[in-house]
Amino acid sequence: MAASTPLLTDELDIVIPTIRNLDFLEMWRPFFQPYHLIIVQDGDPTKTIAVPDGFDYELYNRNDINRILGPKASCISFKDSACRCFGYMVSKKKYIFTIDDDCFVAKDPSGKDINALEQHIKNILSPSTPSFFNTLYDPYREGADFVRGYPFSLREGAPTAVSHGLWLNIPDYDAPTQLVKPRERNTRYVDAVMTIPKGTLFPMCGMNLTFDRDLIGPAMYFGLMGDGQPIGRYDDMWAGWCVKVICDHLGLGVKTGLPYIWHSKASNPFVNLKKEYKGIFWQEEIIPFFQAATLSKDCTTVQQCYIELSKQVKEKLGKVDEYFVKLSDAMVTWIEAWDELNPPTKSSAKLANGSA
Ligand SMILES: O=c1ccn([C@@H]2O[C@H](COP(=O)(O)OP(=O)(O)O[C@H]3O[C@@H](CO)[C@H](O)[C@H]3O)[C@@H](O)[C@H]2O)c(=O)[nH]1
Ligand SMILES: [Mn+2]
Repeated sequence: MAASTPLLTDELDIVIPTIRNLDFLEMWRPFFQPYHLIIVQDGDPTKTIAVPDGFDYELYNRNDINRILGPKASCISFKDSACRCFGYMVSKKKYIFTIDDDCFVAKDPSGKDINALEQHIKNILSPSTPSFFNTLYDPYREGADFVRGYPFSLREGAPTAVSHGLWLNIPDYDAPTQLVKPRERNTRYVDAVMTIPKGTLFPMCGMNLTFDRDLIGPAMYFGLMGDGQPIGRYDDMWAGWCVKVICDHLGLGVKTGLPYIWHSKASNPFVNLKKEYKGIFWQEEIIPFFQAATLSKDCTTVQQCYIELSKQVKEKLGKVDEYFVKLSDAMVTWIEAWDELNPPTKSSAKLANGSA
C-alpha cells in the first residue's frame, strides 16, 4: 500500500506570474484550492486580474513591489515572467511551487489527470542522488531501488532542494528552435525522475518548478530581464545555473522529470528571438563561467554563496558585457531585500554561524 503524500497545505505557496485573468485555475481547482496562492501581476498595475472564487490568495502588482521594496525594487524585473521571484521573497512558507498561467493539467498514459503538485511534493520530500548516478533513476520511488554496485555509503542521498517538472504539448524551446520546428509538440511521456549529477548544469525552466525556500530560496533570483534590459527569457536559466552551482557546493540535490503539465500556448518566436538573441551568444561564455565557478568553504549559507558568486559574475562576466556588472549589483540587492523580508530566525542564525 503506497504511503499517501502529505499535502503540505500550510507549508507550500503557489506563485503565479501573470498578465491575464487566471481562468486557468478552474482546471487546477481540485489540486490547488487547498493552497495559498501568491499572484505576481506584471505590466500595468491599474489593470484588474480576475481570480476565480474560492481561492485563497495575495496579489502583488508593480505598485506593491515598489511600496514594499522601495529602491530595492530595482532588482525585480518588469514586463517579464522573471517578476515571479518577488513571490518567492514575500512567501513565508518552506516550499514554493511556481507555474505559468498557460499551463494546464496533463494526462498520464492511462488517461488519468496528473496532480503535478503531488508529484513535486514526493520529489522534494525524498532525497536526491547527486554524487553517484542510479541507472534505475529515482531509487526512492515506489517500485524502484538502488541498483547493484551503488555504494551503500551514498544511499542516504542528499536533501532535495529543487524539483523541475516538464511539459507535454508545447515544449520549452528557444526561439531559433521554435522557428525551425513551429509544429513540434512533445507527446512523449517519460515515467522517470532523476537527480542531475553534481558538477552538471541544466537549463531550468520556470514553468513547472518546485523548490525548498529554506534550502535554496535566496539563490532563486530570476535576474534583470524585460523592460529596460538587453535580454529576456533567460530569467529561469540564470537562476538555474546559480542554484545548481550552490546546490553542488552545499551538497543539495536537484531533480528533473515528472511531473508533466500541459503547456498550451507557444509564445511568439519572433518576439522571443528579440528577447533571447544576446543570451544565445552570451551563454557560450556564461556556461563555462558557471562550470568553472568554485565557492570557498567559508560560504556555508546560500546568501554567502550567492554574494560570492555575484562578485565572480562582476569580475569575470563584466568583461563580456556591462549588463553583467548591473546584474551582479542586482544580485546583491536581491539578497539584501530577501534578508530584509526574511530576517534570520534564532535557530537559522545559529545554524549559519555554526553554533547550533
Ligand atoms: O511580460 C510578461 C509576460 C508573461 N508573463 C507571465 O509569465 C508566464 C509565462 O508567459 P508565456 O507563457 O507567455 O511565455 P513562455 O515563453 O511560455 O514562458 C516560458 O519561457 C520562459 C520565459 O522566461 C519561462 O521559463 C516560461 O515562463 C505566464 O504566466 C505569463 O502570464 C509575465 O508575467 N510578464
Ligand atoms: Mn507559456
